[in-house]
Order: sequence, then C-alpha cells, then structure tokens
Amino acid sequence: MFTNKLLTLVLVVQPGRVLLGMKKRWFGAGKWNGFGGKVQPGETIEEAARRLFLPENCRRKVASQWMHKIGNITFEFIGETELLDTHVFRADNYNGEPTESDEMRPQWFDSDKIPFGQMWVDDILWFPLMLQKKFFGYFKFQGHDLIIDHKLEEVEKL
Ligand SMILES: NNC(=O)c1cnc2ccc(F)cc2c1N
Repeated sequence: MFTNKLLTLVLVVQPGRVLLGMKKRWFGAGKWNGFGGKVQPGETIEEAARRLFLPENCRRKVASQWMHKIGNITFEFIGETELLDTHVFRADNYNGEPTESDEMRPQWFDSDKIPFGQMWVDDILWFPLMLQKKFFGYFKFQGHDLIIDHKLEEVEKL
C-alpha cells in the first residue's frame, strides 16, 4: 500500500546554461538539484513551485505563467511506502540573481557541462527530454544511487 507525497522541482534552462543548487543538508545533500520541495495543504502545485523557488519579495512581481510544467516523475524507494510524486517545471524567464540559502547554493552551469556525476542518477536520463518535450517518468531506487527499474515516456500533454 503506497501513499503519495506531492513535490515540486523547478529548473531554469536558458540558452547555453542551466541553474542548479547544491543541496547543503537533509535529503539529497551533496547533490546538485533543481529547486523545490513539498506541497503544503491548501496550496496548488503551481503555488508551491513558486513559493519554493522565488524569494518572498518577488513572488507577486512575476506573472503566474512565468513557469510551465514539463514533467511528472514518480520516485519509489525500495522498502519505503511513500511515493514521491514530483511535478517538474521550467522557469526559463527567470532573470533574478540566485542567492545562497541555508539549504541551497545556486550555480549556473554551461549546458554542456552539467555535473551529472554529482546529481541524482536519474537526471542524465530525463534532462535531454526536458529541453524539447514533456514527459512522464517513474524511477525505482535501491538506496539513493541505484536505479533498479524505470520508465520514461515523452508526451504531448501532461
Ligand atoms: N535535478 N534533479 C533533482 O532535483 C532530483 C532528481 N532525482 C531525484 C530522485 C529522488 C528524489 F527523492 C529527489 C530527486 C531530485 N530532487
């Protein structure tokens, strides 16, 4: 019997560069991640994606279509009954200056130098898809570094 946890993941992909954050503590620490986290009761997935990516002082300034949904990935970890239902967005028009927080150290990477060796092992599989298409993914992990099963499909609509 599985339960579902709703998560968001925001990536900024601009011509020639991608914004990632080094997770400094807790789950996924030591990996370059997208930006996101848990959806709270009473907020939509989109509201959570904006809340978790944008600092308080600029949320109201950006239009709601400022980010668009590009993927939905379900992560299962062997031995755990909670599936991570992760909604992936791109926020390519982001023109702020990312600042370091207690949790994340942001850094821009050249598109041809993405540090996949220091990222979750699924990223190298779906990053190419997110550049052009929308996609559904499912990854079954044993521990945090071994994928023992996965599905990935491009779709026209999410
Ligand atoms: N940029 N990629 C991520 O941020 C990412 C990728 N894969 C994951 C797999 C399991 C998980 F719990 C989190 C992630 C994750 N944050």
